[in-house]
Amino acid sequence: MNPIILFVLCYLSYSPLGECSMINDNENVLIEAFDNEGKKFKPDWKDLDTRVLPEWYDKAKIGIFLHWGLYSVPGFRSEWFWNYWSDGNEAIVKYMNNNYPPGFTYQDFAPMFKAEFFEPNNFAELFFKAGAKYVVLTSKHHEGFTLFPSKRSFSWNVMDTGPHRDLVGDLSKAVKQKGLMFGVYHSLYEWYNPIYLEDRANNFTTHIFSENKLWPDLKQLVEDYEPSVIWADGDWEAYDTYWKSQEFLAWLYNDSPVKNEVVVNDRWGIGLYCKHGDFYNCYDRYNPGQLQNHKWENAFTLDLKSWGYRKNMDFNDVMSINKLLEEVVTTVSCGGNALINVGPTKEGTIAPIFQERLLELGEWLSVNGDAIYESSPWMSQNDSYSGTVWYTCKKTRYNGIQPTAKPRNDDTVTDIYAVFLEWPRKTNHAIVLADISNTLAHGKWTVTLLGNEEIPLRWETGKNGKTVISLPGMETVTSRHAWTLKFAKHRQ
Ligand SMILES: C[C@@H]1O[C@@H](Oc2ccc([N+](=O)[O-])cc2)[C@@H](O)[C@H](O)[C@@H]1O
Repeated sequence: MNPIILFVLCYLSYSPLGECSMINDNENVLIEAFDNEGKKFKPDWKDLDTRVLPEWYDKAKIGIFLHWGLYSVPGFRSEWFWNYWSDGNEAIVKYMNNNYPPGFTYQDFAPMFKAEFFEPNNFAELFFKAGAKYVVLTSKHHEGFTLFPSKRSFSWNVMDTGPHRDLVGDLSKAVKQKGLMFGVYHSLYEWYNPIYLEDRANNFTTHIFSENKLWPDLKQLVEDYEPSVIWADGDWEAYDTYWKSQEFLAWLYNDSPVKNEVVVNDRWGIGLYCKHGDFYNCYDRYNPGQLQNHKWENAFTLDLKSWGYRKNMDFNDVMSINKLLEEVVTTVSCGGNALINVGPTKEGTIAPIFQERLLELGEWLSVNGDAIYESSPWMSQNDSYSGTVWYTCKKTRYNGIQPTAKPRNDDTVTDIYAVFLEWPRKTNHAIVLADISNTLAHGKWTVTLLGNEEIPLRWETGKNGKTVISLPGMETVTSRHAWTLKFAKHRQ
């Protein structure tokens, strides 16, 4: 298209439609809308899907997920405790018989959930030090107990019983004060809510629960705490038409106080996973290992066996720092965010082993963060020669429309990062890469290790098309796990 016509279009569309710009990129003039200002979304997926992803979310890359609720009191098996118990799960029945008085019900756990040591500022400080940019707390899990004073969850919320304290409110304040974004997980269904069960018995032809409980609760959450993430779950028994998901999202995107920055996942009814939503979770612990064409998030938990706190968690059940870094690096290379879960205790503390993992991650990010935050996927995601080397890059212009897209060509890339998860001991302090060779052949490049940028590394591309980069001694480098090569292009 003629650049002059494009310029006029761009100029005309400037104000109400948000930022608009032209970039000249190898003769291709491009117009990009960077926000949703002035847009009104209809309550149907086709229109909702046109929403531009708020940039903060793609840039953030690292979030913390918290599963906290009454299941933290028995701290056994998982956050599905009540459901498994109701189904007669042997281990749980035995645990209850051995440790609680006869006739004890799940409801009796509520007053035991005291959160007496909960210091929201300490939580926020820990997550900040871990290098997280957002925090997602369970405002309500499938048990229905709310961590905020829901006006429709009489005596089944943190204000009326247990801690007698608004946990969502207190944590959201602390997290925001630390400069992190705050989000809420919310289970659409409640296992044993009688009005939900009534709708279900009516084959979801009635909407008593979704209209009188779910919707008003979600609105209360949005209005009172202004969350930047709504992480829906527990949607799988009914279609979006029952939950009124499209109506809710249209309200959220058009009229709510968080319409500009809020992002939601893809769990809004049967059959929608990986199809609709600002970002996709697909299934739990989703990590496809290849580039995706839509923003996505890898939600996983440091306790490999449960999202909620478990008193009998074993050392071997905890994800190692190397595995954690592998999850983070592989996810970000493929355009995803990592949402790392821990389950706080009923006392309101986080197990020291989780704290240690998170702090180790933070330490790693303080050295290697340039390869992660605000990065984009590069041409290759992992090197075709060294499979455990994962790439990211920084682009000249941050692409707000399709953040998971590859750069159009190498000219739009400033820095390339190659994170290697294993130190190449065998090759005597040299790492061999294939996919970077072509790029290095054009222009001038400096290669360094993040954390040791004062030492430019020698590199050479052989006739076989492989680039060999000489590394300093492993003992002399700053990073202790997973090392990042930075390829910086010299500006002309
Ligand atoms: C984050 C987790 O989300 C759900 O579990 C799921 C939901 C969806 C899938 N899935 O689509 O594969 C798997 C587990 C919850 O049931 C679970 O307790 C936890 O909160």
